[in-house]
Amino acid sequence: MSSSALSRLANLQRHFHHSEKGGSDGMARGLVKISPDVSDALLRGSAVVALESTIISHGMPYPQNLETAKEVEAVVRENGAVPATIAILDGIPCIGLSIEELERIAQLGTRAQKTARRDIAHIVAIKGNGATTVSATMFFASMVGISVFVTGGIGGVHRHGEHTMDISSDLTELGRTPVAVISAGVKSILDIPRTLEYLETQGVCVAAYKTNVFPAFFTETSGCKVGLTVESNRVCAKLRFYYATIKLGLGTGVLIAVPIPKEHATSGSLIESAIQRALKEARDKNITGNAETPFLLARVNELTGGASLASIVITLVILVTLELLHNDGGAESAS
Ligand SMILES: O=c1[nH]cc([C@@H]2O[C@H](COP(=O)(O)O)[C@@H](O)[C@H]2O)c(=O)[nH]1
Repeated sequence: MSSSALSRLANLQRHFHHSEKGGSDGMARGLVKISPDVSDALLRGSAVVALESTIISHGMPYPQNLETAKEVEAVVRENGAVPATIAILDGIPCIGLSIEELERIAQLGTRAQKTARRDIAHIVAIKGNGATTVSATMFFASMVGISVFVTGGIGGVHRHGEHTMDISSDLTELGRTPVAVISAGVKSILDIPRTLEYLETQGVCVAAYKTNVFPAFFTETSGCKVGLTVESNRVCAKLRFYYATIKLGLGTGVLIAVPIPKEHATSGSLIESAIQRALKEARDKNITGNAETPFLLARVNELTGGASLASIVITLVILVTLELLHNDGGAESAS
């Protein structure tokens, strides 16, 4: 990442921080531990990219999860930004983890509590260990002034959600927290058309990278259209819509989805069949609620070795994010 790109992101972060943070921010900040790296980068106003930890604890087995987490952080660093993996350890929300802390969350695996927004207070109160989902990670990123968050797949409306009301709090978080979430879309374990409808209801602008169709993580397309296409090298491409969201004080996040590259599409289709099988098993075993996503993801990984493809996809999403930031002039208008 060039120094001008870094300073653009820095401008954005400063703007974000000043315009969105109220007087209670200082107080809230005192309740979290920010790693020296992240703290230094935020003070200097340099680029910080938030990363979630549920993907480490519940997304893959140990030690593959640790290796992936380290690789993902390394990709962010190699591109000139500072990674801020977020987790709650012994009741303390940590923004940016040391190698030991990363190792700890990876070893805890599913013994760490999957922590969405509604679980944060409980985990803090019992001094527990929580792996943050997209909603909780967005909450903490926003609290300390980190504006960009990269992840694999976000949660959404579950299949049969029209009966169960099982809708991930990731979607309501996107409607209330002004962070740019960049992901490989939504896995087809979920009801993607309803997920996009629900994001519209929440007022969330959804964009896709170099395409007008929303990707489904393992496959390039979900068949659903999005209203906005971003590209790094076109004038309309840039992240301007996100900066406009911040400047106007809309208060919502934005979602940018990056499709899997063509060369991985075949293995993606194989994984799709495993997803169908895992969905049936979840129904047969009556696995619902917040246990459903981890069950489906673990089962798909077991059936296919999907975890290695997942880590390739996440790395790609990070590279695209940094490329978008690198080529983007829009942040200047946010400063
Ligand atoms: O493809 C994925 N979807 C979802 C998750 C995780 O699951 C959470 C959503 O869970 P739920 O559906 O219970 O809200 C996400 O925020 C994320 O942490 C994931 O790792 N990979």
